[in-house]
Amino acid sequence: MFRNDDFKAELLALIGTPPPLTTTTLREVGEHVKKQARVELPLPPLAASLTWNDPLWDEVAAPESHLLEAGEQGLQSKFCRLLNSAPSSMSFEFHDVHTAPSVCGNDLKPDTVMKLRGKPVCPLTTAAILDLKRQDGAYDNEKNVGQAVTYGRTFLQQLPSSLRNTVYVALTDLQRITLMRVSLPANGQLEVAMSTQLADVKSILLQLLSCTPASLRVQLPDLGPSLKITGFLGHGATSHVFQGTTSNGDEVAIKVPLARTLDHELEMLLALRGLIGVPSLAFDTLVKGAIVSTPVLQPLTLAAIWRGRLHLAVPALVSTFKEAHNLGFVNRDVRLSNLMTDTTASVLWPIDWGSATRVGLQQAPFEGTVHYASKAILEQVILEQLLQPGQHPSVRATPADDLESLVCTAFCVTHPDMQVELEKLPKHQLGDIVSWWQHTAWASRPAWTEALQAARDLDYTGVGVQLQRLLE
Ligand SMILES: Nc1ncnc2c1ncn2[C@@H]1O[C@H](COP(=O)(O)OP(=O)(O)OP(=O)(O)O)[C@@H](O)[C@H]1O
Repeated sequence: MFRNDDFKAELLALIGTPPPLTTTTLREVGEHVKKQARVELPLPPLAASLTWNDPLWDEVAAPESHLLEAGEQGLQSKFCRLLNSAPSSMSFEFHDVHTAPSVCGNDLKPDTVMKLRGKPVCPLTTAAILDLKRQDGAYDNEKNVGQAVTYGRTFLQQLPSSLRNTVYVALTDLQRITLMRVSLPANGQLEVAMSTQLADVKSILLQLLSCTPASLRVQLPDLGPSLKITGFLGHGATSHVFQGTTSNGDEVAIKVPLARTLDHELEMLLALRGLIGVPSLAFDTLVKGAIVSTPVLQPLTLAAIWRGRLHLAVPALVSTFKEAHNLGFVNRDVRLSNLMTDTTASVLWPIDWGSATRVGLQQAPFEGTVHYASKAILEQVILEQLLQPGQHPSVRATPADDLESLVCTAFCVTHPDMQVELEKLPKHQLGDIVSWWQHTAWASRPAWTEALQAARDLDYTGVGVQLQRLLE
């Protein structure tokens, strides 16, 4: 339990502060990238019919021009004017983002993006990032290259690599342009391919505009006319979750499946409809295969718990599980990434009911995440694997297993370093996971073992009271 308020304030400040990006860091990144050989980046050939006739191009691209970046006579405002005469027949358009939310997180703000025509500016609709630099001959120096690569990396970190792992970033003073293809594959190893300085900026921009959304993997799922996607919320093993609006203007979360249908999860949400903390369906059917629900939620972090005094919401959360159990369902996948909070931060929401099953079902295939599974479930899986090697293990899940996973989840949210340690344990080493909980997490923590025991005894009130105190 954290009693010292100064300590808490200090930690909150730390949690909220990202590591500073300095000019030195950017220069180092740029130096590293500029040491690599320059490459030719494939762009579609320039169609003769595609034109961007504007006398302003001759003015800004003239070798004798020495424009600064900002100001009324600067590059940025001239480029904004040029965008008015850009071709409008392509799938993409350039968009000045000085007044739009950034596509590179909260701290970085590039000048211009190339995004899907007519769609809102967000990472999902963005195919390329363009930064304009003053005409002093150094537009692609080490610092500027480092900055551009950092834009690309921060941009990609917001999207799962299954959705997008590449973005074009360009630096230009409108006399020359340097293109970079920044990739962040699933292994997390950043790759940057950089072109030489290319003359004829207008043609290169037209070539970029001629790319197809499919070739740049900028595609939003087709959800029909009743839904508009406005952002990306997160992803699980089997879905991408988008933020969107309905035709009534309601903000919704849209869960689009990747490899399985969401019929079962929809059925569960219909069965649990009306329980506090269970997402409400905006439509009672799947919309082009997707579940559309409200509200749009926030990740559950220690900072969110402390700021929102969310320990007070724990008894209601335990009641949500109790009522679901009384209706005959066990969740089977209680873990940190499946618990969220709302913007008013007064309710805790178990979001994912896709693994839920009927209480008392004798044997059901094991679902959920081994790291947060109860000891009883893990022991059943270990035994099944011994008896029937190579088969998908079947287990009998009970309401007490949900409560134990909830205690494990609460432990991890209050001990982020230990959560990292736990999730590093290989998924197939079930014995190691059982032993980690027993010897590392629960040992010498009597208040936590009390909560654990209450969970195993299916003592809902005891779990609620104990976890409320432990999260305070
Ligand atoms: N209502 C919501 N509001 C905001 N973000 C959400 C919402 N629902 C889901 N998310 C985000 O999407 C992520 C994946 O959601 P969810 O757990 O439902 O997907 P999943 O594919 O079933 O996951 P897994 O199969 O790995 O259990 C969540 O961790 C969260 O970041």
